[in-house]
Amino acid sequence: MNPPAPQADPARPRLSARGIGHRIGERKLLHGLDLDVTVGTSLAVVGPSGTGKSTLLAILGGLLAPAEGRVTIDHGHGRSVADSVSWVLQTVNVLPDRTVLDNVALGALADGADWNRARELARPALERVGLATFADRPVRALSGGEVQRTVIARALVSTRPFVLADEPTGQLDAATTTRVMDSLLATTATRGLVVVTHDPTVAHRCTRTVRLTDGRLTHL
Ligand SMILES: Nc1ncnc2c1ncn2[C@@H]1O[C@H](COP(=O)(O)OP(=O)(O)OP(=O)(O)O)[C@@H](O)[C@H]1O
Repeated sequence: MNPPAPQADPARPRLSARGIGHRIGERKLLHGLDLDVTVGTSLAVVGPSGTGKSTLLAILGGLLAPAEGRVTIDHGHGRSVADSVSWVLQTVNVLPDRTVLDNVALGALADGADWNRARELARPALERVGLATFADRPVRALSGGEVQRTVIARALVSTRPFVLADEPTGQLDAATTTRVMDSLLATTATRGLVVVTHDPTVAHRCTRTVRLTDGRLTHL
């Protein structure tokens, strides 16, 4: 069971996908999907491998244009969908020769902070994901799970209203998964979170869960 959904607040930013259809080659991947996520809530997207969860996430955050339908943002203070989202992706975009601290600071830099302020904000985020002692290491010297946590910390320092995360705990052990999810869910006080996951313990902690099967969504 997911935790009880909070009362809907019409003034909070909301990311809305309507009638999303998409095909890859001859294969119709997504069939007229509707999906909403509001700041203050978290949404888990589950489903078998290869059903299109990552594709749906990319469409939701404006990385990929859908063949049909549209994604809009309500009460977004004039920001575009793409500018309202920070990403935690499977194909991580890190600067391998820069330090962990600098890679995390990039999240705040992208929001307009200067380097000093961005690094200041990055330190507590690193602590939250258990990487405080790794701050000065180059990212190329990290394990896969440590890189994953670096990318999560970068999303934590961002002030963009939505975090879209693709398998953010895929390379983490159970204790680290709990810690990272604590941090991501804590940000939903002021942000909306969408998590694509194969881990039922992660999905169960989110406000809502949807399952993508055969191109359609079931609300669980
Ligand atoms: N650029 C592409 N070119 C060709 N096929 C693609 C491309 N991107 C995705 N696909 C295919 O589209 C389908 C959906 O991929 P997607 O990554 O969205 O699935 P997923 O549900 O996130 O899978 P997983 O749980 O394994 O990560 C898969 O069969 C994948 O091979």
